[in-house]
Amino acid sequence: MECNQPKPLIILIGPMGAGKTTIGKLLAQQLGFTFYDSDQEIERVSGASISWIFEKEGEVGFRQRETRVLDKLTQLDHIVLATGGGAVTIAENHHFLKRGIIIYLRAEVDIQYERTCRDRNRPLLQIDNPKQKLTELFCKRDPIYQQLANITIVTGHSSPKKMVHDILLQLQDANITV
Ligand SMILES: Nc1ncnc2c1ncn2[C@@H]1O[C@H](COP(=O)(O)OP(=O)(O)OP(=O)(O)O)[C@@H](O)[C@H]1O
Ligand SMILES: O=C(O)C1=C[C@@H](O)[C@@H](O)[C@H](O)C1
Ligand SMILES: [Mg+2]
Repeated sequence: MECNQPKPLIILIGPMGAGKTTIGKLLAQQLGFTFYDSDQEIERVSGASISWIFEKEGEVGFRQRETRVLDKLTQLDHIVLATGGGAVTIAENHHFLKRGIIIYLRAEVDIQYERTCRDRNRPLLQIDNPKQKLTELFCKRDPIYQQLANITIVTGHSSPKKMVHDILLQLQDANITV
């Protein structure tokens, strides 16, 4: 018998500052799932910060570490997994992400900028014009996020709590049971 029911694994994708970590924690709490963040897991298993990895190994080294972590974490269930903003740029990762229900947290560049401009822990934004970089990344990645997502939630000025509520409603509307 074929089973179309996806396993209880929720995967959040979207750009830096979309709120994947913030919303992911709340959503996991609400569902009684365990929360994971691929960026935090990379730091934990490497024993090094993302900035350090980028500095020593470049983005290529970071992406290799990210792929290994995504393969491992997407084999779990009853978890909410917040992924790094660039996880979708590696084709091999798509196969891993599709093990779960993919939710795209979509945010306009101005909102991304507002939420990231004070942090120093996003190496790709440690440049003279981070807003231009966010725009470039959005143009390249938005079509990929959209293509992979089972549902898309726009994150504007709604509170994290309201966003979690909207996610649960949209899952229900799409007949996706978790
Ligand atoms: N809905 C929201 N309303 C207000 N502030 C928010 C919202 N979502 C996130 N934030 C704030 O924006 C900042 C960035 O959010 P967060 O770290 O969750 O984004 P992210 O998608 O995980 O980014 P990254 O890909 O860089 O890890 C945090 O300071 C967080 O408190
Ligand atoms: O958008 C990106 O490519 C990144 C986003 C962050 O979550 C980290 O994964 C890292 O800083 C790279
Ligand atoms: Mg995050």
